[in-house]
Amino acid sequence: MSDAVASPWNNDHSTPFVELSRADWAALAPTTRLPLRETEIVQLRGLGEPLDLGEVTDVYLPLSRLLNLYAAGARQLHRATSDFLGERAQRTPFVIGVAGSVAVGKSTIARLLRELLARWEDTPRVELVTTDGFLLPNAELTRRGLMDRKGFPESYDRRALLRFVAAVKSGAAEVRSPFYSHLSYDIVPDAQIVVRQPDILIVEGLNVLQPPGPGHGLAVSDLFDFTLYVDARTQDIARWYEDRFLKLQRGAFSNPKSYFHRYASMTESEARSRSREIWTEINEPNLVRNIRPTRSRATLVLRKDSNHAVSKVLLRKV
Ligand SMILES: Nc1ncnc2c1ncn2[C@@H]1O[C@H](COP(=O)(O)OP(=O)(O)O)[C@@H](O)[C@H]1O
Ligand SMILES: CC(C)(COP(=O)(O)O)[C@@H](O)C(=O)NCCC(=O)O
Repeated sequence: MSDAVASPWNNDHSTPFVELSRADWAALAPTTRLPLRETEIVQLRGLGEPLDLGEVTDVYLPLSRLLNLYAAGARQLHRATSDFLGERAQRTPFVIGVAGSVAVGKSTIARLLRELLARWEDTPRVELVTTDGFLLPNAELTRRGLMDRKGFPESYDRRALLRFVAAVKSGAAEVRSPFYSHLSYDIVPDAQIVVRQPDILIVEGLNVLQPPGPGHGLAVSDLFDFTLYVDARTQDIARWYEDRFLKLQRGAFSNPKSYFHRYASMTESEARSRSREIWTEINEPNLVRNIRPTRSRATLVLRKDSNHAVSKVLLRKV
């Protein structure tokens, strides 16, 4: 992989991953039937994402099969551990983390996995939460001088996120997550997402693979059963970010309630240069300093090409 990150694996030519080409990966689940129609796939696509039937069949269907196997394995292990302890096994959700840069397409992948996994008969209830709900409100970010660090690890209430996932994982009947609005660019004070004892919980966000900070016993990444890192070349992600910003400028930003409404009247070249500023000042440094260094902690890495198609899959073998 390019955009290399220092890790113990880079120095001795060994790697914790087995690397599969797209074709080899696609051949791994040949008998799994695609449970989604093209129209359903179109509805799951994020802005500017060219997801199609071929991509879902080749890449995401085998992935949903693998996740289904891991979830069944985790249930068995949980039962065996409960037997060992002489306890009655209580079913706990299988928790999946989805990490990667801003604009890499995590949300589309997380939404698609939710649909695919819910169609396996042993895991019909799949919930999805995004970590933006755990961003500190803008007033607090401003107080801490972090408004231009939104998305950096320190811009989140990490303890609240950890408590939320721990509560879902321990089987609590109902757990609530705060809600972040891209329209107002802030936490919505009275809105919440309610999670009720799912079979699978998907937690999607930039920083879900971060290790615990100094003096912290546990990070949310310690609670995941499986983690996915969505990877692509920095220059490709930068272009996707800019193209999406242009689409948003012509669409969502024209809403007077949008935090970015002031950008709606910009010319195309002004909008491009503003989006490049946001990318180079906030999102790229966050990718390079905080997000990409967590890639080697993932169970599985999806490597996207410049057209968003996955070209390689890396699966952790140790
Ligand atoms: N300013 C914005 N206004 C409205 N929607 C946005 C804005 N920025 C991002 N989004 C949407 O929020 C979701 C998450 O985006 P992002 O954090 O960049 O992750 P990713 O592109 O990896 O899914 C995407 O569906 C994206 O289209
Ligand atoms: C809301 C986000 C921090 C992503 O949050 P996540 O759900 O990944 O935790 C990101 O989409 C964002 O808005 N970043 C701020 C810089 C920008 O406007 O691009």
